[in-house]
This record gives sequence, structure tokens and C-alpha cells, in this order.
Amino acid sequence: MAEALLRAEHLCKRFGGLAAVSEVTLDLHQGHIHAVIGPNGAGKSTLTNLLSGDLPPTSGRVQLAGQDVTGWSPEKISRAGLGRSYQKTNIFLPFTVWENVRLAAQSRRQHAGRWLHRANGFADTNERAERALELADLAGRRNAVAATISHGEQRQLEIAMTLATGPRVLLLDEPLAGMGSVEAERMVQLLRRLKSEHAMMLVEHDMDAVFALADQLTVMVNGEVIASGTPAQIRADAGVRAAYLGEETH
Ligand SMILES: Nc1ncnc2c1ncn2[C@@H]1O[C@H](COP(=O)(O)OP(=O)(O)OP(=O)(O)O)[C@@H](O)[C@H]1O
Repeated sequence: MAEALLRAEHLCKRFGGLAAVSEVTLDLHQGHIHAVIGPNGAGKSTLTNLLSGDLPPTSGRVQLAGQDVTGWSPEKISRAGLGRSYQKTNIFLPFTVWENVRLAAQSRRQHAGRWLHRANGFADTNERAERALELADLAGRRNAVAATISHGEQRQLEIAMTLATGPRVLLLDEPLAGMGSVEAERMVQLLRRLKSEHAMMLVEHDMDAVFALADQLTVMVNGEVIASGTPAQIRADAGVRAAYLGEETH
């Protein structure tokens, strides 16, 4: 397999006496979805925050496309190619779908200051926003005010805003949360479409979606990885069934 686009090595995060993330090592590869699952409080959100730069690790390293990005700010990590969607929405509700995506695309251009570069920068930004809108299947809703679109469409918009920053690595935090079955299926199709061009980490509680999408799963319990492997390996893992999956795999 080609070199990982993102690599976490021996990541640890302590909050006082609590080890929220302990010695987590994982790789994300282009064209693969790596799902991270585990019960509430397992450390999945903390791990996501460590990879995106929202939290500094207590120890361990994060490499993005071969570069050590440990301790970098979220903005710098975003410019280096990592896109993250949040559980709590970043959408500006009074703005249209297009305005939200355009603003997200523009956030990548804050260092392109010189007037000579402006015209090109403007075209690039619009192009990236347009492509993100299409990838997220929202082109037909571009003029709708964000507050008026459905919950499922708002989650699509959040993905579109992440895509507009031009990431190679996507960290998706519960993209199916609160969705009905039709919306969930649409999101599963969307994530499938995004897979070939990105390395993706998916944190998700919907096990049907996880097992439908993931190429690899890492299972966390109490901050530790208790298993990592293909969906078939994880389904068959006695430790995982006992600790977490048991009831859902009957
Ligand atoms: N800022 C913080 N300060 C102190 N403890 C924290 C902080 N953030 C998370 N924790 C604790 O770290 C542990 C892991 O939490 P985390 O939110 O990462 O779990 P999770 O797997 O994402 O859970 P969920 O599925 O409910 O979102 C929990 O015990 C939580 O209470």
C-alpha cells in the first residue's frame, strides 16, 4: 500500500488523571475509509481533535503527507491539506448555501494578499466552492438560505464547506447524526463518492453505515485501541463483541 497520507503515532492525551487517548497509532490512506468506533467516552472526539490540531497531544506524533504537524494550529494543518467536519455545525444560518461554501473556500486564501494574485485567487476560490457544492450534491440548493434547508442537507452543506478548503484528508465526526434512513442513505452515497480522492477517517455511531463504508475499523474503549482490522475481522473479534459490538452483531 502507498505511504499513508496521515499517520498518528503513539498519540496520548491526558486530562488531569484521565487518559482520554492512550497510545493510539493509526494510518489513513487515499481511497480508504478508516472508521473509528467505540462507546460514549471512548476517546474518539479527543482523537479527532488531536489529529486536527484542535488539541495538542500530551505525547506522540502526527504526520500529514510525510510532514510532522504535531503541535501545529488547526489553521496551519487545514492549509496543509486536512479538512474536518464538526459534530456541532459551523454553518452561518442566515446565509445561502453558496455563500457558506464560498466563505469556507475563501478561508484557505488568507495568505494570498498581493493584488497581482487576486484575480487568479478569486477564480480558484469560486471553482473550488463550485466543485465542493457539486460533490456534496447541493448545486440545486445553492440559493436556499441555510436555515431553511433540511437537517440532512445541512450536514451535506457542512461536508461541502469542508471540501471547499481542498483537503486531501477528511476527518468526519458523526456525519449521520440525527438523520432518518433516507437522509442517512444519501450521506452514505456521498461519502462513497468522496472516497477515491481522499483519505478519510469516519467517527460514527451508525453501525450499518460504518460496516457499509469502512475499509478498516479501529475500535476504541476507554482511550485505548482494543482492535483494528477489516470489517470481517472486527465482526469476528471476540474482544470487540464482548466490549462493544455484541448486541449489534446477533
Ligand atoms: N476537555 C476535556 N477535559 C476533561 N475531560 C475531557 C475533555 N474532553 C473529553 N474528556 C473526557 O475524555 C474522555 C473521552 O471523551 P471523548 O469525547 O473523546 O469520547 P467519545 O468517544 O468521542 O465519546 P462520544 O461518542 O460520546 O462523543 C471522556 O471521559 C470525557 O469525559
